[in-house]
Amino acid sequence: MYNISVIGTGYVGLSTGVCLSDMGNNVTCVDIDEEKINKLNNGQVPIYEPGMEELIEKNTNANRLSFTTDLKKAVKDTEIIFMAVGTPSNEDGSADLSQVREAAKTIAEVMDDYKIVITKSTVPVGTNQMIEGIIAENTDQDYSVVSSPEFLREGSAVYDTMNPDRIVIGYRDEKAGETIRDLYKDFDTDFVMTTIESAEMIKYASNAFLATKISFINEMANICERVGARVEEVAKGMGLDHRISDKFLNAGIGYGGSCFPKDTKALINTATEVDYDLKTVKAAVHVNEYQKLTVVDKLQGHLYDLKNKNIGILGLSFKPNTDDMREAPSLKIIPKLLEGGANVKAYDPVAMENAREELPSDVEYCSVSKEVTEEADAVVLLTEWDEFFELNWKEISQKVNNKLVIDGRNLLNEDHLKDLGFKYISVGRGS
Ligand SMILES: NC(=O)C1=CN([C@@H]2O[C@H](COP(=O)(O)OP(=O)(O)OC[C@H]3O[C@@H](n4cnc5c(N)ncnc54)[C@H](O)[C@@H]3O)[C@@H](O)[C@H]2O)C=CC1
Ligand SMILES: O=C(O)[C@H]1O[C@H](OP(=O)(O)OP(=O)(O)OC[C@H]2O[C@@H](n3ccc(=O)[nH]c3=O)[C@H](O)[C@@H]2O)[C@H](O)[C@@H](O)[C@@H]1O
Repeated sequence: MYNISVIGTGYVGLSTGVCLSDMGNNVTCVDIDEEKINKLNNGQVPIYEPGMEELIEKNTNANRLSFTTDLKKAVKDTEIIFMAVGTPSNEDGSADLSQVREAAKTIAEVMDDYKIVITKSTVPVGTNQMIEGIIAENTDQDYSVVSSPEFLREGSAVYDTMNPDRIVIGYRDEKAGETIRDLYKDFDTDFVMTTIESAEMIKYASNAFLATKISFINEMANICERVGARVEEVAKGMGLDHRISDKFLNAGIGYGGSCFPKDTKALINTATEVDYDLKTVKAAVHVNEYQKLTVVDKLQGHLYDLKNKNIGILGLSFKPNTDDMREAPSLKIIPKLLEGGANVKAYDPVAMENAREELPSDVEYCSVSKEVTEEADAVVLLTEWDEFFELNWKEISQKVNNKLVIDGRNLLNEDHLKDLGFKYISVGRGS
């Protein structure tokens, strides 16, 4: 059992803190955002993550988990300090490390003893060395810096934290590396004990590879549409080869979220800094931007003119089971529809509140999903929430103006919709 503090209570910090407390450690989670901490202290979870609320309740009741804005109090008496602050993109695509620098300085200023500072934030190679420097400048205490990047996915953050495919531990100080290895001793998974620089690089290489895999299958889908093949069958046939694997081969309208877009750009930036032209990842980013707008092209192809057309949008978040709108394809697609003169009605089970802050004010939000389909000239599915599969499409078919469905995620039952007389357009299914 360890005494731990976690700096930053976003998706990663909160999941890390909550899961480490559930493993029996004493954990204090810290954030500079008072509203977040107040919510957490009142048992509310500031993000939508299945299973999180129950674990917070269980572990706060067991007095193993607490939340505070007082970093000094949190760091005192803890031997391990996790850093899980944000690393968003700068204008030029490089990683904005201001939160990391600030957190490292504050940690150093309040250190009262030897500490292990472990970086969970996704940071470019060289950042942990920079953290070591910042801490050295601001304290006389001994410390070790460890890099342990995070691989959880939003929407399954608790499950992924508890069941990681691997735990990467980058260290210089052997004892600190072993302590973090011991912290995770109950995990039945592979451990990668490596250098700090390799650990930093593993995270970017993994995200860039996954993003490239998605862009690759999306391009195969675009070809399939033109040559009369079906992308899911192609993906299945490819995926049976263990070297390829069937994971992350779902064609659609491109990747979004807080990480693939920013981490691919940050890796391209790192490469540029060392005079290397990272062609594969650049191509993946380029294809992804194109892929989002294929929905608009398909709509225009079938409606000819978007002006005064009623478009019903199902799903706004960048993927299901999250309210996260960061880099969601809907943020690119909906403004294009509005620019074309369309009337847009939208529904998402959990992301509408966040969407309102990001989308133009002329989007009309509906309280139930079937409402977006009423008098629609086209229904467009952007996020594959289960509840859209379960919609009563027979009833919907009687209320739409025009039986056209564009399924950007290949979620719906093609045969059923076609039997009901819909023109059903999906991704990568040529005829
Ligand atoms: N969201 C995800 O699924 C994953 C994110 N990551 C990486 O983890 C890092 C964190 O990501 P998220 O949790 O999504 O970020 P987030 O933006 O949701 O949360 C970061 C939190 O840190 C807090 N913070 C900033 N400076 C602080 C300071 N000086 N002291 C205390 N709190 C401070 C902010 O108020 C915010 O609540 C990023 O580097 C990201 O790339 C890695 C794997 C998965
Ligand atoms: O660094 C991060 O933040 C995280 O980024 C992703 O996690 P996340 O962004 O939460 O979500 P994913 O499930 O990976 O989906 C990302 C995007 O790719 C899209 N996607 C995913 C898979 C697929 O086959 N096709 C596809 O279009 C999704 O719709 C979504 O927009 C990675 O999967 C995590 O391992 C990583 O820790």
